[in-house]
Amino acid sequence: MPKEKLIVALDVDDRNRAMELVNKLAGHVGFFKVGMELFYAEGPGIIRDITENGAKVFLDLKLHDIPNTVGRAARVLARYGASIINVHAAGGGDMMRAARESVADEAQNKGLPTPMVVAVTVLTSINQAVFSREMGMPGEIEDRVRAWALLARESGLDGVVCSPREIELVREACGPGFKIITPGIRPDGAKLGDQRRVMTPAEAVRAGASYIVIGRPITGAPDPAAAAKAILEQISGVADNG
Ligand SMILES: O=c1ccn([C@@H]2O[C@H](COP(=O)(O)O)[C@@H](O)[C@H]2O)c(=O)[nH]1
Repeated sequence: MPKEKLIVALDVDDRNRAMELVNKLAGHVGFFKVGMELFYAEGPGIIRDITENGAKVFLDLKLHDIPNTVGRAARVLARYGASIINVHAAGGGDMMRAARESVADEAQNKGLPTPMVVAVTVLTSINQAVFSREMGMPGEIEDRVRAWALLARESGLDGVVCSPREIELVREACGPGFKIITPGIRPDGAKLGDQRRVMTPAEAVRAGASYIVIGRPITGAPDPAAAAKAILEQISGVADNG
C-alpha cells in the first residue's frame, strides 16, 4: 500500500496545529513523524494523542551522546508508544547497541511492542562541500553512509535514515529487510529549502526506500490532504523495491 510508505513530518510547535494535520492526513499516511520542535513544545503526551487515533509515530529525536546516556534516554522513549525511534550513527556501535538493548528490554518489561531503532547517517541537508570543508570528514558522503549503515546493522539496529541518493548502495550493503528511511524528498517543482541530497517520491520508491519522509511539501501546502494524495498517486504505479 503506497500510504504505508509515507511518513509526514509534523514540524510544528503546538498540539492544535499538529492534531489538525493528523486529522486531515490520517487516511493518507503510514506514520506521523514527531521531531524535536513538537516534542520539546508538547512533551510525550503528543505521541499518545496521535497514536490514540490509530496512527503510528516515528519519534525523531536523533539521540547522540555517550552509550550510558543514550541507553537510559532510549529506555524512557520506549515507554511512549512510538513505533520508530532513532539515534545518530556517528555516536558509534556501543551507543547504538545501548539504545537497541535498552529499548528491547524496556518494551519487554512493560509488555509493549518493541519500537524499531534506526540510525541517522549523513543528514540530507549536507552536501559534499560541507561534508569535506566544514565538517572535515574524509572521503565521499556515499562511503560514510555505507560504513555507518553497516555499523548500524552490526549493532542490531533495524535500519537507517539516509538520503534517497544512497538507497541503492545501502540496500546492496545491508540486504533485504533492512529499513531505509529517506527524508530529502521533493516532488517535481517543490522548493528545496535546506535539503541538498534529494529525489522525487517516485524515484525514491523505485530505488528501494522502505519509507519516504515528507514535511513542508505537504504540511505547508494550501490543502495538505490534496498534496499527500498527489504524492500517493505519484508512487502508486511505481515498482516497490523497498
Ligand atoms: O537527514 C535527515 C534526517 C531527518 N530529516 C527530517 O525529515 C524532515 C524533512 O522535512 P522536509 O520539510 O520535507 O524537508 C524534517 O523533519 C527533518 O528533521 C531530514 O530532513 N534529513
